[in-house]
Amino acid sequence: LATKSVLEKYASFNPSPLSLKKFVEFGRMGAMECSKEGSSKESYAFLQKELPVRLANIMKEISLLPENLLKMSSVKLVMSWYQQSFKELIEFENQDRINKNIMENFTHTLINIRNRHSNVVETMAQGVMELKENHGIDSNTENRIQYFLDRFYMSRISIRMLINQHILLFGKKEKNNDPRHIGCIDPNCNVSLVVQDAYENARFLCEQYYLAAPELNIVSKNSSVLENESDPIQIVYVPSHLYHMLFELFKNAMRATTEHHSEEDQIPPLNVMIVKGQEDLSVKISDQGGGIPRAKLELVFQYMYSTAPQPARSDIASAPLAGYGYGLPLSRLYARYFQGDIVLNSFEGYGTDAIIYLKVLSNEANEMLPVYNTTASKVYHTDIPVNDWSSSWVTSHRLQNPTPK
Ligand SMILES: N#Cc1c[nH]c2ncccc12
Repeated sequence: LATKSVLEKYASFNPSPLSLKKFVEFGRMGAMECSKEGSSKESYAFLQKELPVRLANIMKEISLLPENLLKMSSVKLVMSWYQQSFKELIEFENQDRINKNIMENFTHTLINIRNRHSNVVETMAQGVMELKENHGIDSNTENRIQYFLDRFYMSRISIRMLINQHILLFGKKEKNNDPRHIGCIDPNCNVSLVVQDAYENARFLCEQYYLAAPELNIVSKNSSVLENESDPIQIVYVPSHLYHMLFELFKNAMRATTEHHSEEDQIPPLNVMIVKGQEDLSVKISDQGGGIPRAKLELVFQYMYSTAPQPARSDIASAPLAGYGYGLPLSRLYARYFQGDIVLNSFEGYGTDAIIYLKVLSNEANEMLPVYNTTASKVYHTDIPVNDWSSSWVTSHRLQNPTPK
């Protein structure tokens, strides 16, 4: 009962978003011997409150899930991980005299929490699958689950970012750490190099399965007024996030291209364009994979659509590029986490442009964090309008009950 009231207390605070600029400035202080101890204590003081606040906010939302989903054993297991982690973190409450021992304990606790939650995505997907197999799901439930999972996984991305930064900056030094990086952030992330790395790895999988893979053409245009047109395009970003997005988009583009041209000797290349403007850094991957109809485009971002029941999964799970899984919705969350986005523009019958948008200015790259409040809670208690186009527009000649004017 005590933990419950503490949960209410922390859930009553809004999460505090940090910008990439703030992460870098703070990390640079932590990297200097003269200010390392002060920074580690400042990081501890911030996280000791911010992590329970972010956990409590999302735990309150989990409890609002459709009760059939809450009954799934996998969802109960995930909830138990969150409760245990919350309990461990509030042990540090009111530890006023911060000493070396408390700091080491805290870092160990963060490592334990990171490990405990390593399989949350797969376990939640298992819960969604169990629900699909045991209960019918109406479109309202599906919309609620989509709304929740976007917020739940965004919250998880943000909590893991905070934990990783503290462990990398103040935990035991790892060997293969790039000294120029600030924790998991590269202040000069060379976008073209990450594009090539993601392409090579996706190509390896594609050739293994399809015995062929499209070539890659890259065009770069640096339009930043602060730089020369020929300067390499760099950005303050988390390379692992950018890699995750690109790897996913390349896998889908390669699968579409090789399957659409399976009868031909030559398969058309993937054309990548990287443009740095004043506000946006855009990476477009254009393929000639036949495209996807507009009516189906939103489906590839739907968790429910991507959660095929287990038996159907086995025959395609062997295909490394199989299905869409959660890769696209999660990739879009990584892009949106620091105010970017992922957009798919498809030309059915020809191919698809997949575009990653990122913020050029690190002070504009603020964390996008879900906040548990009455607005959020209302979504779980009212039927979400699927979209108002269907209810207030006549789009077909089907006989419809005349709507009163
Ligand atoms: N992401 C992505 C995609 C990139 N090309 C595609 N073609 C059909 C369906 C999805 C995709």
